Amino acid sequence: MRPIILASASPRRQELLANLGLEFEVKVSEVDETLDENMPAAQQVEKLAERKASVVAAQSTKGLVIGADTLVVLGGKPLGKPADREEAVQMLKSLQGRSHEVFTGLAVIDAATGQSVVTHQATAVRFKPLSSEQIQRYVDTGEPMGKAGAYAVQGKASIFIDSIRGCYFNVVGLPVAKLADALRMFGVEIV
Ligand SMILES: Cc1cn([C@H]2C[C@H](O)[C@@H](COP(=O)(O)OP(=O)(O)OP(=O)(O)O)O2)c(=O)[nH]c1=O
Repeated sequence: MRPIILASASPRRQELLANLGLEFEVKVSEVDETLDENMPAAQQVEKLAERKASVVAAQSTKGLVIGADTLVVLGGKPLGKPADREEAVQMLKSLQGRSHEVFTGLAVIDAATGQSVVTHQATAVRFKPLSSEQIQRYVDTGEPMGKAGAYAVQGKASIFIDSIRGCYFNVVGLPVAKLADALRMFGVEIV
C-alpha cells in the first residue's frame, strides 16, 4: 500500500482529507507561487497544484502526493490571499452583491513512477449585498487572512452566501469528489 502524502499546510485541506477516513501524512515545502497573470485561472491553479505536489514527490521515494491551489475569480480577475486588512476590505467590497467563481487545482503524483493526474474544478458563488460596516466587522474577526478572496465559506462568511452552484468543498479548498476520481486511477478506492 502506497502512503498518501498531502502537500499542503492548509488546515482545511487536512480536515477534508481526514474526513475521507484515509491515513495520510503532511509534507510541506516552499513553492514559488509566481505565475504569468495572463494565464487562464484554470491553468494557473492546475500549474500551482502540480508544482506543490511535485516538489514533495521529488523528496519522496514512494507515495501518492496530493497538491491543491485555490483562486477566487471575479469578472475574469483573479483574487488570491489579501496582503493586509485594507486589501481584504477591498476584495470583500468587490465580491458583495454579485457572483464569482472559485477555482481549485488538484494534482496527484505517484512519487515512485512520476505518473500524475492534474485537474481543476470551478464553483460559482453568489454573495448577498453587504454593508461597509459589516465588511469592516468581518475583517476585524481576522478570518479573511490566509484565504483566497478574503473569505472562509466554512466560517463566518457562511452567512454572506446567497447561493452556491457546484462543489462546496471545492470552495473550501479541496474538491473531494474529483480527488476520489483521481485516487481511483491509482487504485485507491475510498468507498
Ligand atoms: C474561498 C476560500 C478559500 N479558503 C482557503 C483555502 C486555501 O487554504 C486558501 C487558498 O490558498 P492556497 O494558496 O490555495 O493554499 P494555502 O497556501 O492555504 O495552502 P497550501 O499551499 O499549503 O496547500 O484559501 C478557505 O478556507 N475558504 C474559502 O471559502
